[in-house]
Amino acid sequence: MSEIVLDDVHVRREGRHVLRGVSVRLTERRVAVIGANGSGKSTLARLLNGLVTPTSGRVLVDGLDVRRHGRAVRRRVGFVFTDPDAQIVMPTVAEDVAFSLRGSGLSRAQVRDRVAAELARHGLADHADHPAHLLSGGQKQLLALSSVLVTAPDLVVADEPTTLLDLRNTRLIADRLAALEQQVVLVTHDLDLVDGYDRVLVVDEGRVVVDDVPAVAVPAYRTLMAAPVR
Ligand SMILES: Nc1ncnc2c1ncn2[C@@H]1O[C@H](COP(=O)(O)OP(=O)(O)OP(=O)(O)O)[C@@H](O)[C@H]1O
Repeated sequence: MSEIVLDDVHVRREGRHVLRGVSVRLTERRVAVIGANGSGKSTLARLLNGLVTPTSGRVLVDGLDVRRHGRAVRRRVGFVFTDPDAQIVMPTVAEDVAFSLRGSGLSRAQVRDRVAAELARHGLADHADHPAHLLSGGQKQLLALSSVLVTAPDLVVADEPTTLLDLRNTRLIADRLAALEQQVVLVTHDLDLVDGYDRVLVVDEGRVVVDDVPAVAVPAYRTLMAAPVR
């Protein structure tokens, strides 16, 4: 597993304090991040591969400072977005997965084999030459996941990857994430998804206010959400 360290991380965006002194060390295989809309979850997730840089404090992945070693960190950290359309860049399914391997130094044949294996793993082999935009929402998210996994990252960060999906596809993506060998950091509003996770961070107003196993963190989050809005 990777070691992810956030050391007194503050993020300000346009004068707003989005994260306010987050310090955590994450080494568990399955980590979930839950919390209200606008609490700072996506910002926290995006710090892990340098999509967002801290205003102050440090983010380290396996000892590498994300600010200084962005490229090396991005090779280790795959990121799955909420909307797969934002992530799918090439016309066909196979081309999209192959695009992730550009600059990898692999031969054409090696790329073809890796892409085929990845698509087969996710039940997309029959769609290899289909236009990516014709896939269903669930298939698109599987494609986005394939394009991330083909690079063999050590860590997969997924920011609400099921929000746009129906119940069946939500289950499908949740099961795929659960089955990954890799370490996963999952941001979600779907509390069913965090069952079986090793650790759940509850983010509220830019701070980690609960950090515990699901059986403790999820009820604490429900209680927090039931409290009157300040
Ligand atoms: N680039 C930005 N510029 C200005 N404000 C931003 C920016 N990015 C995020 N914010 C603000 O920071 C706060 C936290 O945003 P973030 O997307 O991290 O929340 P979230 O917990 O993921 O929310 P949601 O559950 O709605 O996706 C929000 O109030 C948001 O408006």
